[in-house]
Formats: sequence, structure tokens, C-alpha cells
Amino acid sequence: MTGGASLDAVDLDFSIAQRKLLDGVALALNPGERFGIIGPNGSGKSTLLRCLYAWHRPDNGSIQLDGQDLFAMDSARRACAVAVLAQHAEAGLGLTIEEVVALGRLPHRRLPRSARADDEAAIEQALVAVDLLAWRKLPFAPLSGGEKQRVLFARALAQQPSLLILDEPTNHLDIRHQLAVLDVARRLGITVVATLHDLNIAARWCDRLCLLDQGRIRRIGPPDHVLEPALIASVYGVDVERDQDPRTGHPRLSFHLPGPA
Ligand SMILES: Nc1ncnc2c1ncn2[C@@H]1O[C@H](COP(=O)(O)OP(=O)(O)OP(=O)(O)O)[C@@H](O)[C@H]1O
Repeated sequence: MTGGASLDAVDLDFSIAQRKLLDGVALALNPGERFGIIGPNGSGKSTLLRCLYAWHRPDNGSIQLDGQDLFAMDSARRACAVAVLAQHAEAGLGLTIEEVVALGRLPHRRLPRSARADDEAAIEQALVAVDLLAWRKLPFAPLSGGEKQRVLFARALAQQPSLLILDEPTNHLDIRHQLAVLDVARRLGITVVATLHDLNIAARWCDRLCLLDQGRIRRIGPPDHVLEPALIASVYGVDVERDQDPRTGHPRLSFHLPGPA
């Protein structure tokens, strides 16, 4: 892997059809940091990620990857540096699992000095990481939702990025694979930014969290600071109780709809 990138987003505003989806969002990610974006449905998490991988161009503000303007970067270099596991990603009708993972190597083909041997090693490592090496020759299309998610995660790994952007990476995955995928992402040592709905997984996996609410950052900091029950209760509209995971010491939340039990 190439080591982690720094990412600086300053003052991002983004609107569609005169509705402001992001309002003054600012983030500074350190190299190698695992950064989680949390918030209710429709709070702007995916929209923010789409700005960070240059799918949306913000109306205002700037984004720098390792000190370079994301939108001014050479597109081949940006495609190598930033890998994305998007929500509802579909790929590979008619392709095998291995061929889908190999798509992650395409950006490198556009650069000089890209070697086939590097491609093969990266594809194999990625398949091992998601525990699908033995399935490499099987067709992608009939896989279950969770199996497809693991293949698409492997595609992002094969890209060997310095910034990995994950939009709800644990969607569709059973508990063991949720933990396994995040553990793989932890061991890469690269910068990872992920949206997560499961706040207990966010607490245990992220170095820092950012809580979005209606396109604005409500709080940013270590999980302990962001997962404050009164704040989470007000943003999500639920009652929240908090204790500690006895094994890891991380904050652990439980939720109830407001009102009589
Ligand atoms: N292309 C678009 N056109 C119009 N509205 C959009 C578009 N993309 C997003 N939105 C709106 O912007 C808001 C934020 O959407 P976004 O997908 O970023 O939310 P989210 O926090 O990722 O939600 P979820 O948790 O449900 O995935 C939503 O109300 C959504 O309907």
C-alpha cells in the first residue's frame, strides 16, 4: 500500500435544486486516520463523501488531498489515490469475481511503470483479505448482497489507494464479516473515511467521528466526545443510554423510541 493521504476540506457548501445539502462543512483528516461520518437518514453523509471523491463539485470551499487541489489533480493520479466503495454499487454482469476485483487495477494501467505482476499480486492479496480467493473463478452476478459487497470491497483494496472512501461498508454484511472488513481496513494503515449507521461499530472502529445533521456538522472528535447521549438523542430523536463495552472499553449505546416502555 502507498501510505495514508491527508485530506483537508474547508467550508464546503453544496446545493441541488436550491436545497442546501451541505452547509459549511470542514474536515481535516490525518494520514492513516480512520474517520467515521454518522448522522440520520438524509443528513448528507453520502453527499459529503461524493464531494470527497470529486463526484460532486462543491459550490463553495476547497478540498485538498496531500496538499493538492482534488479537482485540479491529474485524473489518473487521483483515480489511483482514491478508492471508493459506494452504496448500491453494481458491477460486473458476466464477469467473474476475479475480473471484478481486477477493475480496481484499471487506474494504474494509465500510469507509466505499471506492471502486470503488481496487478496480479494486488488482486490476490485483496481476494485473500475478504476471504474469497477460493471463489475467484466464480461468476459475480449470482452472489448474495453481502458476498457482492465483499467483492466490491476487494476491488477497492486492489486499487491500493492512499485514501479509501467507504459508504456504509457494513451494509449487507453479517456480524463476523462487518468486523472482518473493518479490521482489514484498519490493518491497511491508510486513511479511511466511512459512513456508518451502527454507532457501536463506529465507536469501536473510528479514531474520530463527525456527526452530521441536516447538512451541518454538529460535532467532530473522538467517539467518546461525539457519542454523548443527549446529543445523539436530540439528533436522532431517540432515547439513548450509554455504558462501556466490557472487553474493549469503547462507549456502547442502546436506543429506545421515546415514550412509555
Ligand atoms: N441528486 C440529488 N437530487 C436531489 N436530492 C438529492 C440528491 N442527492 C441527495 N439528495 C438529497 O440530499 C439529502 C442528503 O442525501 P444523502 O444521500 O447525502 O443522505 P445520507 O445522510 O447519506 O442518508 P442515508 O443515511 O439515508 O444514506 C437527502 O434528503 C436526499 O434526498
